Order: sequence, then structure tokens, then C-alpha cells
Amino acid sequence: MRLLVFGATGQVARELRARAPEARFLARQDVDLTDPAACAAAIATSDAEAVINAAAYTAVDKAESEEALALAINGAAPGAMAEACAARGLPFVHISTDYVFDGSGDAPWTPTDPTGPLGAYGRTKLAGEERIRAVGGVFAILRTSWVFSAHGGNFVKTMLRLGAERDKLTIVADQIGGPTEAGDIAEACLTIAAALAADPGKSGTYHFAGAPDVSWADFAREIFAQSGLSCAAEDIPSSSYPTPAARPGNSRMDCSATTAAFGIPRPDWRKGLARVLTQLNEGSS
Ligand SMILES: NC(=O)C1=CN([C@@H]2O[C@H](COP(=O)(O)OP(=O)(O)OC[C@H]3O[C@@H](n4cnc5c(N)ncnc54)[C@H](OP(=O)(O)O)[C@@H]3O)[C@@H](O)[C@H]2O)C=CC1
Ligand SMILES: Cc1cn([C@H]2C[C@H](O)[C@@H](COP(=O)(O)OP(=O)(O)O[C@H]3O[C@@H](C)C(=O)[C@@H](O)[C@H]3O)O2)c(=O)[nH]c1=O
Ligand SMILES: [Mg+2]
Repeated sequence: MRLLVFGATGQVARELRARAPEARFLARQDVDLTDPAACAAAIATSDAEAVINAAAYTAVDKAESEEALALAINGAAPGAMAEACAARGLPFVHISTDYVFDGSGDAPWTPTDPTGPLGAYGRTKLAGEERIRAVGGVFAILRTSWVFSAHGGNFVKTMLRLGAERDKLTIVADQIGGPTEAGDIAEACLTIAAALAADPGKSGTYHFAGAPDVSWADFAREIFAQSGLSCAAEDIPSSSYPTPAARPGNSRMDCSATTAAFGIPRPDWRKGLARVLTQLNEGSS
């Protein structure tokens, strides 16, 4: 299937490139997502059979002071992409986030649960979702969480850096979610694009996160254990780690509809972590 992908350098985009090298990947210099008309034109002039958006504004704390820019990239651009896809009947796969939820309770969020973002990044990602759903067409919004890979900036690479410098780190233990390897997300996007082309009736909003659900502190301990770093992770509450953006406490996501519709189970992130650490040791970062 001929694919057009927005994004080339990000965590998920790089994993898509590794799995679908023949696809067309649009980097920032090809199409800037602050220009919705350029996003639409790239689709209108393409011979692609499906479109994946793997680009976004992902700086959670910085978004608090740059919400207009984040909204252009995470809201207006995906809306323009969805319209251009719908005009041509092309399946559109878009990635969203657990940060659209308010983090209350401890039950896994289902795709139809009420949203309530706590910060600017989550608000702008929700705006993108809402524009895509309003357009309709053939689409899947895939909400994922806590993405890591050997490339780019992510929690695993932060912990490897800090864990090599320090004997002990204090890590929040009251935010619970599913770490997700970017390679697993790329695979899911490719499967979903093909499934949507075959059955447009599968259009909708879906969840995809690695299992099991853990705290960031649990995640850090597994990173230190698997990498052999002798650094302790001490549990702290979020209140002891103030950040510009508030993050959800409960980021657990119910992924059962994704498994039912597309046959994709929740991947074990501990295996994904092992693969990423191997890649990093081989020096492919
Ligand atoms: N990272 C995470 O933990 C999570 C991410 N997500 C979602 O998953 C998706 C993929 O995220 P991830 O791979 O981590 O993203 P990254 O932060 O690794 O990469 C973001 C990508 O978006 C591109 N981009 C940003 N601004 C623009 C712009 N103005 N014009 C063109 N391209 C732009 C970047 O290009 P450049 O390199 O030029 O800056 C980069 O390729 C996003 O939708 C994100 O919201 C969901 C849950 C968790
Ligand atoms: C470095 C560090 C972080 N933390 C905490 C802060 C935060 O609550 C948590 C994770 O920090 P990060 O800044 O890596 O995470 P953050 O950038 O908020 O990650 C989010 O990114 C966006 C794009 C998403 O969509 C989300 O799913 C999620 O992955 O760890 C500590 O408690 N101690 C530390 O030493
Ligand atoms: Mg971050």
C-alpha cells in the first residue's frame, strides 16, 4: 500500500521508516505543520492510498507558554489533513495521547470516556482529535502513551543519562500508565492503515499502550535493572516534582477495542525496552 507519512525524524516516524522504507516521509522542510494549506496540498497532490500523521508538538512543559503554536501543529494541521483525506476517500491514521484525560480515578480509560486535559499539550491534542472526528471520513485516532525508542528524547534516554551520573533519583510514583515502544506503535499504525482501507467501518478512536501499567518510578527501576545501572529510584508524589504542566495521575488505557477491531494486543513494554537497550548498545542512536 502506498503511504504518505507526516514526520520523518520523530520517534514513531523513524520506526515507520524502518518498517515501510518505500513510503513517502515528509520532514519539516517538506511540509511545515504550522501551514495547514501545505498539509492539505501534500495530500491532494499525492498518489498515496493512506496517510499517517506521526508529527506533532510534543514538548509538554514548553506548550504551557506556546499554546498557540502547539494548537496550530496539533489541532489545525491534523484537521486540514483529515479534510484532504476525506475529499479523496483516503484512510487517515493519527496518533494522540493519554494526556487528553484528566487522570482521575484508577480505572483504565476507554475510548468513549470523557476527556479533560490538564495542560496545554493535552488540550491541543484533543483539539486535533475533535477536528478529525468532526470531518468524519475514514480515520483512526490512536491514543498512545509514554513513548520510548532508541532515537530522540524520551524517559528511557533521560534515565540512562541521569542513572549513569547519580546513585539515586527521585521519581514520581503516583502517575500510572503504559510505556509504549515507538516500534510497536509504528507496527500498529501500518496494520490499522491497511485494515481501514479494507473496512472503512472500523473508523474511530482507539487506545494502544504497552503493558503492564506502571508508575514512572517502576519504569525507571526496570530501565536501571535491564541496563545494569546501579542507580536507585525512590518513589515521590507528583507534588514533590513540580513542573509547568500538570500530568494525569491515572493514564491507564483500556486497549481492548483495538485488539477486537485490528487483532493487535497490548505489547509487553519490557520486551520493547530490551530491544531498545540492545539498539542503543549497538550504537544506532
Ligand atoms: N512522545 C510521547 O511520549 C508520546 C507521543 N504521542 C504522540 O505520538 C506521536 C508521535 O510522537 P513522537 O514520535 O514521540 O514525536 P517526537 O517528539 O519524537 O517527534 C515529533 C515530530 O514532529 C515533527 N514536527 C514538530 N513540529 C513540526 C512542524 N511545525 N512541522 C513539521 N514537523 C513538525 C518533528 O520534526 P523535527 O524533528 O523537525 O522537529 C518530529 O519529526 C505524536 O502525535 C505525539 O503527540 C502520544 C503519547 C506519548
Ligand atoms: C527526569 C525526571 C522525571 N520525573 C517525572 C516527571 C514526569 O511526571 C515523568 C515523565 O517525565 P517526562 O518529561 O519524560 O514525560 P512527559 O514529557 O510528560 O511524557 C509525555 O509526553 C507526551 C508527549 C505524551 O503524550 C505522554 O504520553 C507522555 O509520554 O517523570 C521525575 O519524577 N524525576 C526525574 O528525575
Ligand atoms: Mg517529554
